[in-house]
Amino acid sequence: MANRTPQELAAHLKDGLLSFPVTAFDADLLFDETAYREHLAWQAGYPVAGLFAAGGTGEGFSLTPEEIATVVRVAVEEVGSTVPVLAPAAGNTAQAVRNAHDAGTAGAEGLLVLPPYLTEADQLGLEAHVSAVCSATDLGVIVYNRANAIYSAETVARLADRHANFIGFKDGVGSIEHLTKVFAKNGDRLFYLGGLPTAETFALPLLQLGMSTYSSAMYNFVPEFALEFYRDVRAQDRAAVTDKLNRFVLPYIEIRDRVKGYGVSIVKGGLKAVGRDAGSVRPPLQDLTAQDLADLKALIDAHVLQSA
Ligand SMILES: O=C([O-])C(=O)C[C@H](O)[C@@H](O)C(=O)[O-]
Repeated sequence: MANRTPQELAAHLKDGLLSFPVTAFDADLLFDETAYREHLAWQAGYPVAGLFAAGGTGEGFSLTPEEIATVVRVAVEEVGSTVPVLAPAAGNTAQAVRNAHDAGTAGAEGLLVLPPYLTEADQLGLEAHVSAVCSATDLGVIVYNRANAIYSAETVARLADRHANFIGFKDGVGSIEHLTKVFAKNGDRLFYLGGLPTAETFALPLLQLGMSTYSSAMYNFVPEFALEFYRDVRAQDRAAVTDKLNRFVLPYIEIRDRVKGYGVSIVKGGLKAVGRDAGSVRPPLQDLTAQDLADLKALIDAHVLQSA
């Protein structure tokens, strides 16, 4: 636990698939620690490079700061000795700093700074926000470029100059021009990870832009398939990647796009479909309808489990 320096953590994370586990809830939508521990133990049984607790797929945005602290602590206890656990730094600056302190206390190895809520934000404000988190911790810090938190190449460079523990840039926007600028300016000073919804969809082209890894939400329920996909991407095996896109990923995103917020709900649906129920999603998300779940199960049964 927390035995890697930020630089060692970056070197470790950049060459393996990254897991973003769901947070298990019981029938009252309360944190289900037993189910969560079981899920994490299963996830950590495969060779993933890092496990990001209470991230986007982990519904970090629907957890209280106390719940985030608990979820991260449980993740470190359960799997921290085999895989580095990273925690979210979410919400307003004070809350993100508090998350950072809690993560350090729990023994997490790194932080993912999620976009602040609601308000628009520009470069100086975003820089101050991330600086506050970096200054509050010795852990390695990754920013998530998405929604209202769009970091220019120059902002990223200033943060990298000022904070040795700023180690990574995660992208959830997919602007080729922006990514090219960020990579051209910052190069190997950082590592880069893809974080667009269903990141597999973009993994091969983004590799060329310097994104050597990505957050796999589908790893939650089809880990072998997700790892095989990652190996194909890193081998730049276009035929194998295209086959898997056609067989599973593209039909999967057709179901995902039926309802807003399904990007997370479909992952909990996938767990139900493979017999590893982690409960429902919290509002403002909604669960898959019975029909959508049946379609997902049929897709998994036909194209993933049989070929695994
Ligand atoms: O915080 C998160 O869960 C994400 O980064 C989003 C997903 O993991 C996304 O990359 C995906 O859906 O594969």
